[in-house]
Amino acid sequence: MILDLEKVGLKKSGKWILHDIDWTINQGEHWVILGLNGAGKTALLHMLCAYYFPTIGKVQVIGKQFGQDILGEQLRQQIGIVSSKIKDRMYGSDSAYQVVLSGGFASIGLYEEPTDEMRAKAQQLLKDLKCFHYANQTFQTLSQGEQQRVLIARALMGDPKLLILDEPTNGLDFIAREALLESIENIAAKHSPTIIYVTHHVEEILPEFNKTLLLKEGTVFGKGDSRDMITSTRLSEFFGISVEVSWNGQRPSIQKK
Ligand SMILES: Nc1ncnc2c1ncn2[C@@H]1O[C@H](COP(=O)(O)OP(=O)(O)OP(=O)(O)O)[C@@H](O)[C@H]1O
Repeated sequence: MILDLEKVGLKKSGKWILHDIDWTINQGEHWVILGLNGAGKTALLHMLCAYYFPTIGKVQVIGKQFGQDILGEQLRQQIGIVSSKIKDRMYGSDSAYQVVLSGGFASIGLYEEPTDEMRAKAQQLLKDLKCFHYANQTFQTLSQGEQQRVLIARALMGDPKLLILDEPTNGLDFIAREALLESIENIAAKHSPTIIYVTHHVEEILPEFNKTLLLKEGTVFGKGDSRDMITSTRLSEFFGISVEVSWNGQRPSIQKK
């Protein structure tokens, strides 16, 4: 089991921002978390990475139970995360290659001498993510789409058991978004971490994301097979407006009725 949350609640500043969350992720599943602004997605991710502790309930991530086993840094080394916060923490003057290598040490910046094996791995990941041709360019000069690719390669350097992609297509144009989604599909096929993909956009649910968690107002509105979650009836109720969902081919699309 990769993740197990039992009756989890989180209170901040006197307010319950997550409540009554039951959620299990098994090996081999890839999940989407779908939720509107303020649904609690970021709070939930912070909890999975042990930045927040649950106020009530039990959280188990990659075999570690919060409060019992060793936590924090050790857990985070097994989780690859790509988010806007991580992006902002990178050193802009580091090259794409250095940024990827730093993932091997789970550090921001490169302070140790990488081994030959790490260099070979970083180069392969740069190729897998189609960023090899700008490997020597500084991070700050890369486009948003290029930066996201580099950050995904960085996250994979530590062979994470869990890869969290928090709204990775934010700020990307349609072409860059589709290209990035194609790379994410390849990761799901070639590398083997469990992926949690957080988004506001139904259209980004790739066929590999076979499971969906619908998060609303800090609690689970629905969870299960994506095909069962992403339907006109369920999402109309979820969003509180009438919507029409169609599954053309392998991916859904949505429009207001
Ligand atoms: N430390 C905190 N103290 C008080 N309230 C908080 C704290 N962190 C988050 N919240 C509140 O909890 C709710 C959920 O916030 P969160 O950032 O998790 O939402 P989100 O689903 O990630 O939204 P978005 O899609 O806009 O990023 C919001 O109403 C937010 O104001």
